[in-house]
Amino acid sequence: MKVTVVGAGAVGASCAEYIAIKNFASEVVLVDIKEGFAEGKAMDLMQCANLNGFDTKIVGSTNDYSKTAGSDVAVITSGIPRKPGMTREELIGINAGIVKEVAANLIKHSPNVILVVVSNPMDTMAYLTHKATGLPKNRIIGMGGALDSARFKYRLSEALGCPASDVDGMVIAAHSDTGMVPLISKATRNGMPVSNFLTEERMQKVVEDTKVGGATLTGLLGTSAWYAPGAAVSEIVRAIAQDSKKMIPCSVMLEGEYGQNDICLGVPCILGKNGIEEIVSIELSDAEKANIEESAKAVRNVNALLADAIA
Ligand SMILES: NC(=O)c1ccc[n+]([C@@H]2O[C@H](COP(=O)([O-])OP(=O)(O)OC[C@H]3O[C@@H](n4cnc5c(N)ncnc54)[C@H](O)[C@@H]3O)[C@@H](O)[C@H]2O)c1
Ligand SMILES: O=C(O)C[C@H](O)C(=O)O
Repeated sequence: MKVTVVGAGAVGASCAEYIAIKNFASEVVLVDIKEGFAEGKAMDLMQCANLNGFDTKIVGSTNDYSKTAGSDVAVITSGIPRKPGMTREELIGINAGIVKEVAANLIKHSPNVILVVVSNPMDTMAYLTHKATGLPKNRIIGMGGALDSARFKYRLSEALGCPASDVDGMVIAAHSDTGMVPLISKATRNGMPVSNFLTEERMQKVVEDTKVGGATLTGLLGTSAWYAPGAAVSEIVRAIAQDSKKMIPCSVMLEGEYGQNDICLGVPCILGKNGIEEIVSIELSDAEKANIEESAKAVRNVNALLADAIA
């Protein structure tokens, strides 16, 4: 499998590193607009091959998309990250133009590519990618839920005092500070509801800490996070490469699912060689349904700002 990662910054490089270390791709092409930057990152990563025991070839390119030709999957991380105190939504003005141009370049050289959209505000960037490219919905995957769910499991393991491998849980809806819906009612520790172990108050704290996971890290780091985002992308790409049929929440164009239309929002998806192979419908409480509705409303308000980019 050939994978392109556009944007060789913090998230793009982390993503390339995890894909290489997991050793399922034959080639990763890193692309960046900054002269020599992607080539430098690729060379540095390739010097880890012997140390970390991977055979994936990593090459860099300064905005030359001919090197990306024939990619099976392309990850879009190009664009600016937020700074402390900002929301992801504030990035739309700069990132919309970048994402639109990058998606067009990718498709020109790899007409069958599956796109994984990472740049923020991610749900709106995935929506823009649909409108701008017209690709079928199985080939545009917004990455947010995979990361938010990993953060949810981290917060659950912290509250339970157990390893993250003991817990399971999922976050759906928007990848935003207020719009995430961590499904605490369905979270488990080795198959048992976490409510067996945690008070209502502690569970609510897990939910709130999860929702501001990205903002918390941005406050600490001065820019947004990259290790877990890179790892989360690599899991999506691996599920496609290995046709694993793994269920991962992804932001996908909805056509009636979860009561929503004409919006990209995080929902549980089965991933395989065709990208999004199925949207899984799950039973939700009235409160969870109301939260999804609120979340969708906020994403629609941001999508409305795309008028120029879509025209
Ligand atoms: N969806 C998620 O879960 C998630 C997680 C983390 C970060 N993000 C988002 O990912 C984006 C990247 O974050 P980062 O921390 O890697 O930022 P970064 O600044 O470290 O890297 C971004 C890179 O994109 C490059 N770039 C800009 N315009 C380009 C273009 N037209 N073509 C090619 N490359 C271009 C820049 O030169 C830079 O190297 C941000 O928008 C951030 O908000 C999303
Ligand atoms: O928080 C951000 O702005 C980056 C990313 O969406 C994240 O959740 O880490």
